[in-house]
Amino acid sequence: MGTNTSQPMDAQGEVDGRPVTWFYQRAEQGQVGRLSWAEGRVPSPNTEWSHISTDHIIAVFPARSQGASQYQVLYVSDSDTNGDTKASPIAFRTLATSNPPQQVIHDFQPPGQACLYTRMSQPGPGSNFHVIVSTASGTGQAVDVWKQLVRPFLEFVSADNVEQKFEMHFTTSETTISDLTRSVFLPRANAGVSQSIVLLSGDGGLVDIANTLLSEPHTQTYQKPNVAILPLGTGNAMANSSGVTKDKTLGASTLIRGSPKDVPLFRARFSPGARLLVNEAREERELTSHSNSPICHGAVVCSWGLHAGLVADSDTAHYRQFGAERFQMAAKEALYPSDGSLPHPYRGKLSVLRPASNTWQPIDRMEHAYVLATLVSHLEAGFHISPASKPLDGKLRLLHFGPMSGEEAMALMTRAYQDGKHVDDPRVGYEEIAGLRIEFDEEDARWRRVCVDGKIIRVEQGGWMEVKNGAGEGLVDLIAM
Ligand SMILES: Nc1ncnc2c1ncn2[C@@H]1O[C@H](COP(=O)(O)OP(=O)(O)OP(=O)(O)O)[C@@H](O)[C@H]1O
Repeated sequence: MGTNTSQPMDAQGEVDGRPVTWFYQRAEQGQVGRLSWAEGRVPSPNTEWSHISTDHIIAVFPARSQGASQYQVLYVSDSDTNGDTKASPIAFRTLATSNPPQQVIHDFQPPGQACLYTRMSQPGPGSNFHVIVSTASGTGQAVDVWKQLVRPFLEFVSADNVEQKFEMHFTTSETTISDLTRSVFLPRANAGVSQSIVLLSGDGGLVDIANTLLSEPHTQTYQKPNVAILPLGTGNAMANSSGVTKDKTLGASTLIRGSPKDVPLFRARFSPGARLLVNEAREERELTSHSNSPICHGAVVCSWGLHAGLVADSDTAHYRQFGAERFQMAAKEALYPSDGSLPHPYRGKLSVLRPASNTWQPIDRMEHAYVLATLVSHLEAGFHISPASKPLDGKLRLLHFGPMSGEEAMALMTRAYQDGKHVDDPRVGYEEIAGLRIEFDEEDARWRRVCVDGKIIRVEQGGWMEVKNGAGEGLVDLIAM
């Protein structure tokens, strides 16, 4: 316990019925705090203290049907994965306490109206509570995280058998989440049923739900579902940008203590020949069509150039096993082509629609290296792509720069890991926009691939793409703190 033992003790209480002395150090100014306890009432300098770091605490709950001073501390412990990339890095734990420090209760007790507990007990026809385990997201940890963390946690909170309380869904293909949304979530939302979805996946799961909810008209009774995301993908941009990954509980603390917030979306519209690439780009699929244009919606990012290229090239089973490192591996290949040439200059006309303007204004450059519009601040942990973006602020921001050498581009984008310093570089354009239009001028199909939230869409020769912000209002909520 070090110097802390000399500070005043916070309280005396019990752990598992044994008398203990508590000490609570709050998290402050980016420093992790600790809940500590020592056996007995009178700790000495030699007393051994046990600790739970505040970033491992999910919540502090009044114990059911026991005295007013009884609380359960729900927390996670780190697991030894032995290098198994599919193993959960944490496991669910509880600590039965009596009279814990008031400040811990204040900091970690779920708020009355907004918490998971209230959402679970909402009345309504049929089951309205779903858990989706996306088995192929990220490095494939979702199944074990379900077993080690989410299942015991939900069992504890609901005091019920999970299968009876929740509708469980394990993905078996890349269309499982869209199919489920079409057959279950959308009809129920249209029938006015409020639905809570716990999603163990990357950004893709949320985007599949949002796009499918938008694929058919809504009734007047439409009730927007809410989604709590447990970040088990590769980039987890949505979770990293909305505060879900601030602690080490893999989204469990947000699930129980967060409240619903509208997910902002943009809409991308394409020239008629645009197709979605699937199955490691071996197959093409039609996108949803609206007024004869293929469209899709995104909550995270729409890009062309280096970013889209590296997402596309690294979306293979081989690369996926490397987790987020796959982006950097593919980036190296794009920036330093094996034939020794410079990175590809992407040819096309860019125009932007600025907020409160009705006129598209061209960007004065026909060749580009990086063109990226985003609604979020982080594309992956530490990669601070848009430092001006605030959680779920609904502002679309454009970042772009022209061709440069591999070394220069690498040095520039590495500064995104230094708290977003890349945007201070005079070669980088960075501004809030209402829309972005690209008219592609590339012969080779490889350079006409764009990325919308991790999905890759290839536009036909001479084709175009137009992105407009502000498509998500009233559609779906994300649980955030
Ligand atoms: N059992 C499965 N078989 C095939 N595809 C699957 C299966 N389960 C999920 N998928 C697909 O795998 C992809 C996973 O995307 P998701 O965004 O969740 O993770 P990610 O791409 O690793 O992370 P991120 O988008 O955060 O970088 C989705 O396209 C999803 O539809």
